[in-house]
Amino acid sequence: MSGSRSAKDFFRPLAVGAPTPPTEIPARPSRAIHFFDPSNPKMAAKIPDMVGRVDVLLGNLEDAVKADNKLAAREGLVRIASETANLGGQSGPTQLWTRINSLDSPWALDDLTTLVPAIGAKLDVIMVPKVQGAEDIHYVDRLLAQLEAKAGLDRPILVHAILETARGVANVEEICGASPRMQGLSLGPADLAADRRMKTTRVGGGHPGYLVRQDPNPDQPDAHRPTYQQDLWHYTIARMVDACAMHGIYPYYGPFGDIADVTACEDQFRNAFLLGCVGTWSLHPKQIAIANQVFSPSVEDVAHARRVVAAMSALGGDGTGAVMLDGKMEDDASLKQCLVMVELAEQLAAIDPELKKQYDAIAEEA
Ligand SMILES: CC(=O)SCCNC(=O)CCNC(=O)[C@H](O)C(C)(C)COP(=O)(O)OP(=O)(O)OC[C@H]1O[C@@H](n2cnc3c(N)ncnc32)[C@H](O)[C@@H]1OP(=O)(O)O
Ligand SMILES: CC(=O)C(=O)O
Ligand SMILES: [Mg+2]
Repeated sequence: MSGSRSAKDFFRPLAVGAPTPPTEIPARPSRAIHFFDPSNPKMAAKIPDMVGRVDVLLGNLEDAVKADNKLAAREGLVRIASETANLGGQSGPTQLWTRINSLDSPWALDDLTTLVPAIGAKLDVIMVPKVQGAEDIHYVDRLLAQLEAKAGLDRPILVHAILETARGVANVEEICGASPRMQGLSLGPADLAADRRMKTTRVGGGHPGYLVRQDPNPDQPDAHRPTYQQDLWHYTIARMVDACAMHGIYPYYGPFGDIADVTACEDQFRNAFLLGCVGTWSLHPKQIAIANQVFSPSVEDVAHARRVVAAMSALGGDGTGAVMLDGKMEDDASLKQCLVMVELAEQLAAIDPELKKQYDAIAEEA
């Protein structure tokens, strides 16, 4: 919770007439946050068909949109949100997010003052880039409350921060707790690498030079010594996951820029999924299927988790005790792990009929 607001004020609206901030952030499926440039006619034309096939569509206004196109992107997003059925709002199958320009840019203020009155009822989450500390979230929080009150909105728009500066990483816990609107965090590996003066030129993913080498064999000092590539982003993702879990919000991997390398993309996404992330970004239509597959628990994992839940229920149903299953000990703690898997599978099955079929088929076999 922010140090500057007392506990009794934390969940009060920040402007007279603004909707009450949420006390809990709903776990809405968001395996892929698919980025598109609303000023690009070819991309914009593909958006209506993507509704229902991707969990989140995000109209990007920041980096990757040319300065000359900033206004067209903002206006394009208003038009797409207004004209596209079943996109955004509480009940749609696909959430609508935007990434506004950074708060020190000439565009951020107009992004917010245009989007909230025009499409505030459809916008689920506003992603704020280059967040440095709680002060950035406080600024957006108050401004959103004023704009929501003026627009007569009855639902608060949530806020998502990109972690892409060293100061942002150092302040990650206070950023997550800066406002009840905070929905989650994404990793911004490109800007973060530049800000840290890391010596990489890639947008996310690993690097062949970041490795450990097997010790020499004293009997064969000249023998080949295998190397093992390490994950440059492990430390930052792990910090994000803990900070988000502590505040009841959601961590995401970010962009994987090597669009052609679908194998490494899948690996990087899977590392993030295993560590606790709920989703990732998709920059190109072909990354949507990778994200959907990786961030949905496998049918084998769900089947095993259900067996553990059933075995522990048979023990008395209060979650205590221990059982042996396939030679392995299961107890309260592994039951909780399995419940994470089963609950996620249920949430995803509710919005993804193909996945539901697969999870149901394995339940019938058991
Ligand atoms: C570090 C960061 O900040 S990351 C976040 C910011 N970056 C982004 O948002 C990038 C978004 N993605 C893109 O700009 C593009 O996908 C690029 C530039 C990477 C590649 O674009 P292209 O060279 O056009 O890719 P490609 O030729 O494979 O595209 C195939 C089709 O999919 C369309 N397409 C490509 N990306 C997208 C997208 N993100 N959403 C919708 N449609 C898309 C193309 O317009 C093209 O359409 P067409 O068949 O009608 O011609
Ligand atoms: C995600 C992003 O904005 C970055 O990597 O810089
Ligand atoms: Mg960035």
